Amino acid sequence: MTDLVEEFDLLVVGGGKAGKTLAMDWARAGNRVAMVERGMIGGTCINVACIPTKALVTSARALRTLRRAHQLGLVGEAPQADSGLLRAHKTGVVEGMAAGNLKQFLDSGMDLVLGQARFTAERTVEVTLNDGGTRVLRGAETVINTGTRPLVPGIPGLAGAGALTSDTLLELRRIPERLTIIGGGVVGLEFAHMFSAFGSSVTLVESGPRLLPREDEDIAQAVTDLLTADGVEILLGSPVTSVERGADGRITTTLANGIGVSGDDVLVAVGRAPVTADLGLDAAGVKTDEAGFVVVDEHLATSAPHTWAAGDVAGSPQFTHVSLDDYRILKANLAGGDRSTRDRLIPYTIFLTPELARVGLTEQQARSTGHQVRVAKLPVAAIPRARTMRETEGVWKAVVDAHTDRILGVSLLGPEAGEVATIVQTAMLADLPYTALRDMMISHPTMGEALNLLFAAFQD
Ligand SMILES: Cc1cc2nc3c(=O)[nH]c(=O)nc-3n(C[C@H](O)[C@H](O)[C@H](O)COP(=O)(O)OP(=O)(O)OC[C@H]3O[C@@H](n4cnc5c(N)ncnc54)[C@H](O)[C@@H]3O)c2cc1C
Ligand SMILES: NC(=O)c1ccc[n+]([C@@H]2O[C@H](COP(=O)([O-])OP(=O)(O)OC[C@H]3O[C@@H](n4cnc5c(N)ncnc54)[C@H](O)[C@@H]3O)[C@@H](O)[C@H]2O)c1
Repeated sequence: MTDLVEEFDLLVVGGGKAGKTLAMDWARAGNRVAMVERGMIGGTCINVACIPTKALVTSARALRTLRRAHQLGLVGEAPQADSGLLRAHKTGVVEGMAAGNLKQFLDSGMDLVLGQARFTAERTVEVTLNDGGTRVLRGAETVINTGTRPLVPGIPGLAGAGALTSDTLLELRRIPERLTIIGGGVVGLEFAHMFSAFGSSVTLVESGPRLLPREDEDIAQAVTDLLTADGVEILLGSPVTSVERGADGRITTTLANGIGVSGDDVLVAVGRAPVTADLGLDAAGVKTDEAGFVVVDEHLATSAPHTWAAGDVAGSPQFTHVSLDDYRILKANLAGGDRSTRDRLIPYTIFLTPELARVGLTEQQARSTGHQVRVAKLPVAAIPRARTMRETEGVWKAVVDAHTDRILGVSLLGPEAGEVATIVQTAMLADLPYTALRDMMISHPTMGEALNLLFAAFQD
């Protein structure tokens, strides 16, 4: 027997950041809303990405601080990382947030449908319910927000060797003695620094000629130096050609240049693939690109009428705050507005210790897009607050338009960099000249205060 089609004002397929926020909004406003989620209440970020990793970064940072306790006038036995306790800490944070999300979903009045969705026609999905059975749902408006998953490339031997992904490493029951990480992107760097603090001997293999190609060379070098000083071995410029687990259980990762790296575990962190393969998008009239990401226009509309996509799956930059901004765009456009994804000022923070935060253009990007620039640089060691914390590693860099005095971008490597970058982002959005931050009275001694120093430290 064919299931009855249930009609909704809004159907959200995949409960990621954009989709769940929109679903709650529309449901609270009295609309009929269905959100289909196959398992992760709250989405990727809360369950297997931002939140668990940042919970563990907190532990890694605490360990690093405690290891230099003597500098801070403290003595006593040094704590060690314990895999069981780390997992309990991480799981506690995740479960607390997922439970909070579930309550909000139910309180909003949405129909939360737990199961795997597959499109069978335009704006129509069949859901294989986790509890058994099926439902067929149709939305007058439909949003696809199914996210991404770790990409596992076809490197010979990789799958057979039991390589870990960011999802599975978070569930590991022991701290690897020797951890090989394939990929020197954001995931690779965050895990490398975290596990080196936990006591793993980490080797990071990156096929590109340097880490962080999106950053200026001097900033990428500062990050490389930071990791190297903390014992992470970094091998650049040669792709992995094969991975093999030996009889002794050790895994050898072989590079094109012949170097072999031996480890107990291998983390593959070479990017993320869209979750679209089993979604039946053809039946929905929704086009995807070669890699499988949903093709959207600047309004986040797909090729099918009244069908939208948001977050990672729509090819948006892969950050939770971008998915949240996609929600804002969808909310406006579904109400008849005309909001676009063009020219968004997108910040991000890479949670190393200390962290690297960026907003706006790098020096290289500013110059290559025709700006005449002035560049200011400040060593973190010159910042009073950093000295009181004895956390003096890092460098701050600002790029300003020489004609307009407007801030084009900052790259901040240092403690609390993510928070300080938000101040700069606010000034950029308000179109303030850099002198506003240079001359503003700021509490002493805070990290933010050093914006006075940074914007007085031009090199020309
Ligand atoms: C290790 C790691 C750390 C990260 N750290 C950060 C960070 O610190 N800050 C940051 O901004 N970003 C971070 N990110 C990126 C961030 O996690 C993603 O950009 C963000 O989660 C994308 O959200 P989304 O809205 O696209 O959807 P997602 O959160 O990916 O949600 C998609 C949902 O759809 C569900 N789904 C998929 N297919 C179906 C289906 N057929 N039927 C039903 N449900 C389905 C999934 O179960 C999932 O819950 C990190 C990523 C990783 C991998
Ligand atoms: N703090 C944060 O906001 C945060 C944290 C983690 C992840 N993320 C998001 O998740 C996304 C995915 O992260 P990611 O690190 O998986 O991908 P990525 O695209 O950032 O980096 C992948 C890296 O792997 C390298 N690589 C590819 N194939 C390789 C091979 N065969 N051998 C060796 N190196 C290879 C690439 O050159 C690249 O440097 C990020 O782009 C980011 O948007 C954000």
